[in-house]
Amino acid sequence: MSESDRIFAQPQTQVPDFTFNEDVVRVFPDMIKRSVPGYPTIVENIGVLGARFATPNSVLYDLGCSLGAVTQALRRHVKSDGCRVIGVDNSAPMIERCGEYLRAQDAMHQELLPVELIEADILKLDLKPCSLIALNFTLQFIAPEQRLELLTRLHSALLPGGALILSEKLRFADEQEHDLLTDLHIDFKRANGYSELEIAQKRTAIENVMRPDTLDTHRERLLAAGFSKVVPWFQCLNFASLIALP
Ligand SMILES: C[S@@+](CC[C@H](N)C(=O)[O-])C[C@H]1O[C@@H](n2cnc3c(N)ncnc32)[C@H](O)[C@@H]1O
Ligand SMILES: O=C(O)C(=O)C[C@]1(C(=O)O)C=C[C@@H](O)C=C1
Repeated sequence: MSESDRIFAQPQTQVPDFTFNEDVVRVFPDMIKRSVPGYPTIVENIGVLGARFATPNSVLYDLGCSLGAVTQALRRHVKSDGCRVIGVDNSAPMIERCGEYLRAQDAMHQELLPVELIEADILKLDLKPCSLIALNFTLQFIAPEQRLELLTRLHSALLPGGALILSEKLRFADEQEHDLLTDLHIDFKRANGYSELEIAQKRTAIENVMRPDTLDTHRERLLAAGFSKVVPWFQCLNFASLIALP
């Protein structure tokens, strides 16, 4: 169903800001797998983490669900009675294609959790009490000045015993560490077949719309939002995932 990512393969006179439009949707599974080291491991294990934190009869949120990779993992792994997954994204083409992928999943598996998709801005979403919230590479696209307020609202919606899973590209305060991990990430992209031009144009496209924070900034902001504990559970190069407990 998905094509290979050639979006930045041709030279562009002016590289526009990156958006999750139809062109990106068509190649997204290939793009994210070749761009984010550890992505398949993170997605599969969010399903495993979900199974631990989900409480019976609760909602599990996948915020910025894109094509529903995390939603699918949660539907397969979580066995608690009465749970359902709500996937939310503000890109209409993402939500439309996500629905097609989920119907294909329904046709292949039995006993999956029920799922609902909502096309909405997560900053304006009316949140139900929930036992799991996944923000898998979504917070980095939210304006930095809106991140604390969003996380504070997410914390308020979480039920006791639940968790927020936050995956992000990281920046590093130490310049040498930052440069080494950035270079290794570029090596990862080269090893996955991206050309120097593709890598450079993608960097230009995302630099104004995707703003990574340091691990310390994430930790401090999560604690300021009300979370009691922040546990990093995965890092590959400059990409990491954290468990935040309410
Ligand atoms: C890198 S993708 C997330 C990948 C996805 N979670 C996965 O695991 O495959 C970021 C997604 O967040 C969505 N997004 C960005 N800002 C948003 C907002 N304010 N409200 C809802 N969705 C948003 C984008 O449309 C995009 O689909
Ligand atoms: O940092 C980069 O160079 C990326 O390509 C990362 C990233 C992400 O982390 O979401 C950016 C946009 C696409 O959604 C896929 C990957």
